[in-house]
Amino acid sequence: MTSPWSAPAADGPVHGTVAVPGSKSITNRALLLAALATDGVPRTVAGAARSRDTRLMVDGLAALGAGTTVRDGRDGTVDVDVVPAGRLRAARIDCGLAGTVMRFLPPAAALADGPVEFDGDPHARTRPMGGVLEGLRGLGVGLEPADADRLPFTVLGRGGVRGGSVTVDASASSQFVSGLLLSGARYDDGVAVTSSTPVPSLPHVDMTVTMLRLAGITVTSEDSRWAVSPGPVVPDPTFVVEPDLSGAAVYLAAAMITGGRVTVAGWPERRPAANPERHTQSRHDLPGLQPLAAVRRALEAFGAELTEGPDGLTVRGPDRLRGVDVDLGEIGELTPTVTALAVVAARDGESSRLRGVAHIRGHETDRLAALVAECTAVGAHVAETEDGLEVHPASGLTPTRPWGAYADHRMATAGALLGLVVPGLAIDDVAATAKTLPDFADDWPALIRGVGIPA
Ligand SMILES: O=C(O)C1=C[C@@H](OP(=O)(O)O)[C@@H](O)[C@H](O)C1
Ligand SMILES: C=C(OP(=O)(O)O)C(=O)O
Repeated sequence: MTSPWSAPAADGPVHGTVAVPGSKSITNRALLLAALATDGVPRTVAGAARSRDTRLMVDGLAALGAGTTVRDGRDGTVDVDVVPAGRLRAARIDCGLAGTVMRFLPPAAALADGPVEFDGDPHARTRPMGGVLEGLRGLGVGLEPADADRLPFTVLGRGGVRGGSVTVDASASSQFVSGLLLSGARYDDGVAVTSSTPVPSLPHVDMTVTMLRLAGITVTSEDSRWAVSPGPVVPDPTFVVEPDLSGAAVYLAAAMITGGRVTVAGWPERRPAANPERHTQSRHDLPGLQPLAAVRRALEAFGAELTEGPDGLTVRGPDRLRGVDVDLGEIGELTPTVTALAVVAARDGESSRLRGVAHIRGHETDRLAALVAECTAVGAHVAETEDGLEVHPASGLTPTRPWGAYADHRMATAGALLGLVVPGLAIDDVAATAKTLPDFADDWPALIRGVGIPA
């Protein structure tokens, strides 16, 4: 491991404009759908993050037989050309720590003409996989070991999947549902997935459904049941990825903590569909694929003011953050960022309660435990509840050791946020941000020191 990275402290309100890379969630869905296209025609996924999760998906799809070329795109992003795989082949796939790779590729691998071995980072081996594997077993797909519920495992591809209806427990991750749906149109009978328990992060399932429909696939959804009809997979020739809202939220939070003003350029990014004749609506008329309304509610609860305009998405921080009581169940991945905001509010005597995120114990690390440990180490009062965190008033924050990132990009960025008001805070592994924000270690100090990032 490299030496700890000194997080810059803010000596006044942070003002600036930032460009964030494309959403990894949209990127990895678009890449998979391009690789599964049934017409053999190459596609381009444009504006993708030049990040580890993108690279892992590209490499996984290449191993399964897709043609992939990664080219430099706009604003530090990459454009990926994908030649559909046609018949998928036996492969070994490194999932790294990417939930989208470990949950989205096994259902595709079931179509392969041979065994597909999956493994990942040491911590990936502890991430829940049960719902996807239970679903595949229910669809008649063989696994090794037969009762696998974690990485590593092998999907015994037999060149096709009959498909049908399955009921899974998706309480640990919405990605179980998304993963089964994304490849479902290539199964003989399609797939219908029912979750026996409430599904977290539902906007990500909505993102899956919308992107499947944009690829010409028929999907129905009702309560906790989603059904994908068998049929051609025909995504647009070029899919432009929206800027990553969860990454953007970190930069917006810098303005909130310091009473400044930050704009995320290029938001929202809506492009007309390249083949509008297939769509009843062009993408231009569609709302964004990411849950802006939920993110907005969470940030506004602290007293921030958000506006969308031609320049992008702008936040203006209040003079002083309010405490919040918020359900983050739809946007669990924002919990580290929201916790950092709550800890800053707590310096002014404000308490906060973050609810609905029991499932983030299965994210890149157990985020509830990690946030309690790291916030406590700087002198904050943060306690774990059954489904979230409570943050109680505490002032005089000071670092006692480097902030632990736990190989988790969002733990690293939460540490950087607290570093704005905790001088001397260092992060033990800022390189963890490469998962989604590869330029964070350069872009963050540039924003905080007022240099700004070219939009
Ligand atoms: O499908 C996706 O792209 C994601 C779904 C969510 O997962 P969970 O449902 O496991 O929270 C989210 O937190 C993750 O960052 C990305
Ligand atoms: C939970 C996250 O990622 P993953 O896609 O690996 O689940 C995240 O990015 O916060």
